[in-house]
Amino acid sequence: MPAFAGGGAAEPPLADSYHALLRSCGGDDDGARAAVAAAPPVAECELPMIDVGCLTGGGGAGSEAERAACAAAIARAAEEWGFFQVRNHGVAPELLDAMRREQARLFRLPFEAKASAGLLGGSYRWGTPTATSPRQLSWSEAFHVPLAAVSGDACDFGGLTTLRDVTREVAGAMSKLAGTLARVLDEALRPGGAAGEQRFPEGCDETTCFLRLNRYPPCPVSADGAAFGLVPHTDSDFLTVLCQDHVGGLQLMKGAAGWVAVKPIPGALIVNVGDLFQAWSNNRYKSVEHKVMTNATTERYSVAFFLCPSHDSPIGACAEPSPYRTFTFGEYRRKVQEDVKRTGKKIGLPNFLV
Ligand SMILES: O=C(O)CCC(=O)C(=O)O
Ligand SMILES: [Fe+2]
Repeated sequence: MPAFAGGGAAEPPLADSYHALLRSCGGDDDGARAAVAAAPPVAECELPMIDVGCLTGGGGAGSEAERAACAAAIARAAEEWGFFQVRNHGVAPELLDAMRREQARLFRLPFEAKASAGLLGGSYRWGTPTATSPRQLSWSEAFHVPLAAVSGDACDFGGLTTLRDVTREVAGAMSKLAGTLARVLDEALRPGGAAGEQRFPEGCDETTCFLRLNRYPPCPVSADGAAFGLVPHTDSDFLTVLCQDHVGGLQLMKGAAGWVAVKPIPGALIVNVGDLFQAWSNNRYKSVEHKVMTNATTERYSVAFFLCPSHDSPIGACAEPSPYRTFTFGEYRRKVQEDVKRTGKKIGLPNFLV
């Protein structure tokens, strides 16, 4: 029995808190709402689908030639799309189903319980406290959980013991997958793609990464296009592994084609390159902007695993000269938070150009 069973309403007060903001179309942000609404209907795309069984052992150990072809497909997708999907990824479908169920139970806890300091390391977030215009507002709630917190015995799971076990297992399995893919992507950057001494992902381990449990409530103003589920952004990590449910809503920026919607494929996981890998690869791999659109009727869930190094890890480059100066992950995150607070928008890598 969860410690917070019974009691108040579960929904975060998005509608009440952002009522005025959603109706504001004037002021210094004229047309902001129209800017979200005016987005034309987008085409649905199928991301490159890569069977990674030969790397994860999910399809039996592949031959050397199979592994090389798989690695080449991964590197190509990271260059051309910044996004791809994987199957035979080694994260059991039953585990992902269990995660979805546990996530639904977690988000059904009363709002006060979710927002309490202790739950999941105090990692609950909702809406966008810094938003000054509709286009800066994310109509969603999330637990952005540092893995260091979930692995410790002191972590409060609100009495949801299955959630604890499932979260740890998902984090472990996604971490293994992310590590495998990151090493493959790094090897492809070496002259001739030669395997060698492991140098990546340096400084990333089970305690430095994050798991983000996302929920997108139905949005009553969705038909007006007045709010995003998650505002356009790039991820501030090396690599993200994402499991989305069947509802859909994720869109990514596909060069000149503009925004394209990612079709949910049952059982597949989505992988995307983050800012740190774009820096490490000297811009060869692309950290691509993505966003989540709201819908008026159906809640949506997703889980994202962020492959991150420790705060004091220097993010260098695979080869010199690099377009970026060396910075630490801590410095990068601080700058992102500062920019969002000051301007409502993340600037990201351009801050670190030499
Ligand atoms: O929910 C999704 O599909 C995307 C989530 C995402 O981009 C994030 O958490 O950074
Ligand atoms: Fe993201």
